[in-house]
Amino acid sequence: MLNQPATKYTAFPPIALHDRQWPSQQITKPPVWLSTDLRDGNQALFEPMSVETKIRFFTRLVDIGFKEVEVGFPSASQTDFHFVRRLIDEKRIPDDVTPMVITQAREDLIARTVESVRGAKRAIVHLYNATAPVWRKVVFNMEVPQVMQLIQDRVAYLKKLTDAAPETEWVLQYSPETFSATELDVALQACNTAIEAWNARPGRPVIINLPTTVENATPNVFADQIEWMHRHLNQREHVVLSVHPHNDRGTGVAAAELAQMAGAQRVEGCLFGNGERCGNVDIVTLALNLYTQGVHPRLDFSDINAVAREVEEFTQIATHPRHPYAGDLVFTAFSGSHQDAIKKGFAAQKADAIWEVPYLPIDPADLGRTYDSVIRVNSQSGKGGVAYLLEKDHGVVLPRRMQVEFSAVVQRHAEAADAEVSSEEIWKLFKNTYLRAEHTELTYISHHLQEGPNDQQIIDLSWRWQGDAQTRKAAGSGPVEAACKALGVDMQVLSFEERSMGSGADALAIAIVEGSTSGVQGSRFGVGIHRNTTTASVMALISLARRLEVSLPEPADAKTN
Ligand SMILES: CC(=O)SCCNC(=O)CCNC(=O)[C@H](O)C(C)(C)COP(=O)(O)OP(=O)(O)OC[C@H]1O[C@@H](n2cnc3c(N)ncnc32)[C@H](O)[C@@H]1OP(=O)(O)O
Ligand SMILES: CC(C)C(=O)C(=O)O
Repeated sequence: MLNQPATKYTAFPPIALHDRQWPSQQITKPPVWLSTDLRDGNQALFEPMSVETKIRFFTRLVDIGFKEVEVGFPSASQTDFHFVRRLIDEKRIPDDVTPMVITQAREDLIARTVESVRGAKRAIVHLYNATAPVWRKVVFNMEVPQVMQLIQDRVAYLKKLTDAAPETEWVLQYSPETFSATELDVALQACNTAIEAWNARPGRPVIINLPTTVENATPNVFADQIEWMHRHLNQREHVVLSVHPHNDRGTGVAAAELAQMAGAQRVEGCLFGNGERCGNVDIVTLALNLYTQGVHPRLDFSDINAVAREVEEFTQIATHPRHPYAGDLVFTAFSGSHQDAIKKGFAAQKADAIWEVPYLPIDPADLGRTYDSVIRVNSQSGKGGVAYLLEKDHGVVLPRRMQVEFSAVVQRHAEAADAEVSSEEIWKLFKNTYLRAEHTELTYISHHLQEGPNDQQIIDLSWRWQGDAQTRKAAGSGPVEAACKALGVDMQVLSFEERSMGSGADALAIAIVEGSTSGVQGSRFGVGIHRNTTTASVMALISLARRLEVSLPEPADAKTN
């Protein structure tokens, strides 16, 4: 890195638009979307797409809802020419979808481009030339008047060719390539030259497409440039004002959004931000940003995973796991406080109310994603995530203090494993902690319960401890108290709850009992799961005694089997 970048780089100057209106505008409707996945996206791939792949991609774009698709650069490659012809000859373009073909402003290339879409119901021909000072000087060796002459001549040539083929409804798209780096008066002159040469008028609209070919300033500068053009363009009512942002500074989405606030009616981009260098603007993100503001984008991403997998197959480029809306990890929360808030948010969210689940800007279900992936557990996670997974996957609702106790078990495991803990592993840990015992430990064998005098319950309880089976009889006001007395341990039951796990004939009961004993700080929990509710509660008591590591009295006065 240079210590003095100012000796090598210079800031793009601000635009003198002091009465700018865009900062207080809101986007209230979707723009016209144009997908350039098959052109700008395709030209940025290691391996350009085959005709068959392009056909599949085109079909997917139409299914998503694009009404305008840039299908290629037919004068540049036989593959593109052949693909465009197949779309038309095989009648693969629905009536409400318009193909667009791009060409440099050169006569031979324009003629070939028009040829490629001959016979289409409607077609946009996209003509471009770079207008920024460096390109004028270094690439074209042209002064401004010569650049204007080039536009005038080539648009007129295109008009002549298309006028001769009236069976197609022709639309001109003119792009001053490198617009964002071009002096505004030069860019305006270029666009107005194209508008006049095309003879834009009612029924003969023109698309003026303003790119950040290379992003060169903060997005507010681009918004100023767009608002200035929006105010100054000739025949504005017959012009569809379009933008084509790239993402060199990582602000392509912001540039496209601010540009719409500044007057842009149409946006060109690629799915998941594919495209030259750092990509074209990401249309998925733009569309779903709109959706989360309550504006339907008129693009269907209700199965975002399917779209992502297919685009990965077409482009051979993986979607980043943190990609907005589509990344594998964007609906996961590892950190405890986030999990806690999400869990509470899901519980509080009413089906027909405005979405307000903390940390989740969109309902994953709206993208065809399930809640399964929302919460994942690692050593940064707290009780909320563990409790959520146990409840969702196993129907086990932990009392709050038990969430704290059990999440410490999971955290120890996560730290030791130095990895994420799956829901399956959490369940295994739960069973190991509360339900399973080593053969030397205290385990439940059976019980028999009968009514005693004064509403008492008399239990005959059998257990195994240190390998020996024992049975003892005792009475209590309920099975839990009777079982506690039968065990003859120093243990106080502090709370008890029982619920069903699942429903129908196969439903199990889960009993959770909290208790304490002298010498052990605080309380611990025991769990019993059984088809019979009383058996579950007695098993929970034995689980608690095991967890408290209470000493059982010598088997002297127990009936030993
Ligand atoms: C910003 C963008 O992404 S725009 C799209 C960019 N995509 C591509 O360029 C890929 C497709 N292009 C190609 O494959 C080739 O450029 C072709 C087939 C179209 C043309 O190839 P060639 O005839 O060999 O020309 P080449 O690519 O070298 O173009 C350079 C010439 O075109 C001129 N030129 C470049 N762009 C334009 C333009 N938009 N309008 C007019 N002339 C142009 C240059 O000044 C140069 O002229 P010169 O040879 O007199 O100096
Ligand atoms: C031709 C134009 C619109 C382009 O692709 C760009 O500037 O990135």
